[in-house]
Amino acid sequence: MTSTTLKLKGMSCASCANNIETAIQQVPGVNRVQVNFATEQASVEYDNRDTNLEAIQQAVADAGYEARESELTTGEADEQEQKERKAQQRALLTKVIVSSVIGIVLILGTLPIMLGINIPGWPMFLHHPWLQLVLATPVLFWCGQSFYVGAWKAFTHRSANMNTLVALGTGAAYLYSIFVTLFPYVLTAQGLAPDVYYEAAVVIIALLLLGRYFENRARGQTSDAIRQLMGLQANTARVVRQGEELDLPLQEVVVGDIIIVRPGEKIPVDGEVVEGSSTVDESMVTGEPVPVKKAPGEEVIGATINKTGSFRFKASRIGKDTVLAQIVQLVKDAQGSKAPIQKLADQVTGWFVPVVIAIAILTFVLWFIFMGNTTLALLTTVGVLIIACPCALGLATPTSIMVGTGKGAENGILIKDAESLERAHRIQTIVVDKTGTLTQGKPTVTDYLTVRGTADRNEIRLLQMAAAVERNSEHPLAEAVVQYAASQGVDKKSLPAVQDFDAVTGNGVQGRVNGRLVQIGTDRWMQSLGIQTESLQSRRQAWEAAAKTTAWIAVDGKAEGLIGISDALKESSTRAVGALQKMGLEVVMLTGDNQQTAEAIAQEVGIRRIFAEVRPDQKAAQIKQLQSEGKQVAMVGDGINDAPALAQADVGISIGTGTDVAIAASDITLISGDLQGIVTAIQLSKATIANIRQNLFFAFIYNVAGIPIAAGILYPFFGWLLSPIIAGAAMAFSSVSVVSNALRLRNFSPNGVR
Ligand SMILES: Nc1ncnc2c1ncn2[C@@H]1O[C@H](COP(=O)(O)OP(=O)(O)OP(=O)(O)O)[C@@H](O)[C@H]1O
Ligand SMILES: [Cu+]
Ligand SMILES: [Mg+2]
Repeated sequence: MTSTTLKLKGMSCASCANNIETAIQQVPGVNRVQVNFATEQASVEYDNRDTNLEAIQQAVADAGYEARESELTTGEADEQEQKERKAQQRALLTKVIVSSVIGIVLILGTLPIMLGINIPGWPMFLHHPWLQLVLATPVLFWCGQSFYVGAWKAFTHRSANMNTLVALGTGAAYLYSIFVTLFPYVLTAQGLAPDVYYEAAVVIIALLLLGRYFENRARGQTSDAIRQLMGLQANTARVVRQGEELDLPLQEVVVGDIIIVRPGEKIPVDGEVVEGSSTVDESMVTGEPVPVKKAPGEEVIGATINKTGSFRFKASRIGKDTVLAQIVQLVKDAQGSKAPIQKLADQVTGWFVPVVIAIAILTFVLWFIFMGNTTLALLTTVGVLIIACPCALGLATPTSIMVGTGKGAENGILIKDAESLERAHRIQTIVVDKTGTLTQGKPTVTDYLTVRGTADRNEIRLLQMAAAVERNSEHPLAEAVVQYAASQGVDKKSLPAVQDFDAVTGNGVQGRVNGRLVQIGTDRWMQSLGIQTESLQSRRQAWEAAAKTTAWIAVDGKAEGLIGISDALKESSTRAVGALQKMGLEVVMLTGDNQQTAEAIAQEVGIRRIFAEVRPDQKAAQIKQLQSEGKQVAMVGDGINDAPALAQADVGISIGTGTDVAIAASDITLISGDLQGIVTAIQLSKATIANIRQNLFFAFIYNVAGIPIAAGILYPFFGWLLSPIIAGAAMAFSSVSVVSNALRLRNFSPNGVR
């Protein structure tokens, strides 16, 4: 299975997106396709044994559009897009001006007649039908060219889109007017006024172009977040090569380069500090406002800003591997994805154009047959065709998603796709992992006792054996034990060899040291092994009540020592848990640690429901259990051993450790470890969904209320008729209003439920 993203060209509205989607879907071997009208992208998943890219591109071409594969880097593609957009906008603006000027002239010509008064000295020659014809023609065929070309293309591919509606609407007004201009007596013979409607056609085109101009401009801003992120990149790096300091452009930096960073400078790429120390402002990438201390051995992220110190670091990731580049890619992918809420709108747009054409024909027939009024029949028909375009509907969801995901990135929240963003607003229960999520995940041994008491000569020997075994374990607790042993004088370099090492999931570790079986782990495990642990039970309980994790050290089936390990809470935990609860969410703690320790921690942060002593492989089952209570469950974890649980949850939220943004397995990634990010993510989801609902409402209202009014439903009662010009204005600004409303989301800020 191959998946790829194609850049699309030639779409004019959401029904075009629909047409392309159908066209690609019909290529045998295509598994899944999503066309996004707002980003003008198609993401396609296909089996490369059955089809290839050319076949897919051909299918798009056959449907009357163009699909290109982008080989450019994000930065280059964006630059090119910007350039193209600018050129397009300039061309559009010229057409807007020409059509508007002619439109105004034509309106001036008909004004006295429209108002039914005689204005002395008014340039009445402007009303001459032949002059109007001469003025209107270039507007239709030059300014409005794209509508007619698009409509024709769609027609030859036996489909229809927004262009079809506009071309039919303005074309009908224009052709009718030409007929009247050539044969006015046909109408006068029937006692009808030989009125022409050139100005309607011209003004509609002018308005639609103006609307498109504003829409494009606003749409350019929906991807601001990406541009801002890329703008964070430094341009040069001061690299040490062969003892010389060189200022190199970023592209020339290679992995392994030693780079010098001075106070106030931007860190050019990702790497590890090798010399010197400083504090670094990482807020632009992690959203974490407090500067972070950096010392040798610690990782720095490209695009973050060095504060006071100066240091050297070794480049470890460059180009598209850097954290920043990955963030940009993630946000781009998310912006191009489709939210489930859009499905309805998509279905509607699929049917829209043919239905509207049918309504338009019906309108004409009814007015003509029952009222015998060609003029009214024409005006209403044109009105229906013009007002009914579904383009606002196609923009309603994707524009909000673009702004929403971009806003997330700005706050250090990476959202995988539109669906995740949508689902987050429905969360009712949040399950948080204890270690590394609520706590800092940097456990340290605080207590150590042997069963024989403090006078034990074996104290250090026992610790040495424990460290020897733990050195083989990847568990954070193991690391703590090894560190502690070293601090007590155990030489890390000359630890005895270990045979038969085994990690017993959820319980501990074991191995043979000098022929003796060493087992380190939970009280529960010792019980199940039949190992007596009476002697230090009261200490164990006391430590656990103080929120410490405990582990026994047993040698050859006899408990010899007890370790107390503490892992401090993150500063943000208590506040974030409180904020989540205030939002009406239930917060549940999930941990493999023992009940007492879990309870003590829960108490501290204010969590009331806990699941303790849960083995890693049972965590997903616990989530399922909660889901079977009918809850929408989010799971927050560090994303490493919690992966199955994160996947099981309705929304999996992983806590990044600053540099590990590649945690694409989860739906949402909080780049900084701050739990407050969960609160922000949910608020953002709610704000985005509310915004989408407003947009859908706007878009539907224009069409649903507009069509009957344009068809003249109010005429029999109030004598109200929607002039085609008003219909054009409404239609043009429906898109603009939707995009502008989406842009309001840019004002989102994580508000203080603190
Ligand atoms: N390498 C180890 N050394 C000592 N004890 C261990 C080790 N591995 C596991 N344990 C014991 O087993 C318990 C459960 O471990 P597990 O990995 O399931 O959960 P955890 O990492 O402590 O907590 P959480 O589920 O919140 O991440 C630990 O609390 C600890 O007491
Ligand atoms: Cu449209
Ligand atoms: Mg764990």
